Amino acid sequence: MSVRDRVRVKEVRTLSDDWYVLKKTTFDWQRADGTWQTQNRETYDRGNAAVILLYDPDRRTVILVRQFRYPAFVNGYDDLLIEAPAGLLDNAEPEERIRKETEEETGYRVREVTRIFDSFMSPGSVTERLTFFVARYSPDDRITEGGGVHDEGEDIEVIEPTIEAALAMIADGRILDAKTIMLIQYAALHLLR
Ligand SMILES: Nc1nc2c(ncn2[C@@H]2O[C@H](COP(=O)(O)OP(=O)(O)O[C@H]3O[C@H](CO)[C@@H](O)[C@H](O)[C@@H]3O)[C@@H](O)[C@H]2O)c(=O)[nH]1
Ligand SMILES: [Mg+2]
Repeated sequence: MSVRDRVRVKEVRTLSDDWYVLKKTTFDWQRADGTWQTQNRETYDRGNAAVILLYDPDRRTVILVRQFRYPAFVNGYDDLLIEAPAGLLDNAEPEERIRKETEEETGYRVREVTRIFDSFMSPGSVTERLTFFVARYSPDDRITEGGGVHDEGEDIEVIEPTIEAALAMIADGRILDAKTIMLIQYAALHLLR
């Protein structure tokens, strides 16, 4: 049986439709014991996204970005957030988007990429499905300074820690973005052992 047979959507209300879309949905869910139960759930839809870890096997380094994230700040985080370069798909294909986004944010031209997995990052309320990539890079691949798109408010700094330094930054709390932690751990397990 597909899950579709256990959900009956009764009402969808748009609560906010400004930059992204927040909806409130009332549906009936058929529980494991066969009974139906009415539930309400809010969903925040900002589309899907892609993220990448560039790694240099010769120097054992990775490329990360630092930027101001208001949602983290308003939740008490008083520093720039360290992340792997990422961007929303805007209905494009994940590989096409991550190439463009990485060049914009970091200045590195992306070579051949490997898609490693997808993940829902906050499935209780956010619809976003994130596609993860890794790719090798070398210092010669840097073609601009990067920094993001000024007119969109992006003000992005590029850092290049070794894998050991990046793992230490997770351990001591300097890196606390989920997608970034997943990618650094993947690199430590599979790419830069
Ligand atoms: N005006 C305005 N601009 C916004 C708003 N929200 C986001 N933006 C702008 O929209 C752009 C989105 O940038 P992307 O690089 O495409 O996306 P991202 O925010 O980096 O997304 C990545 O990080 C998120 C947070 O970790 C992830 O959720 C997402 O999956 C992805 O990895 C940025 O220029 C950002 O400033 C808003 O409410 N108003
Ligand atoms: Mg981004």
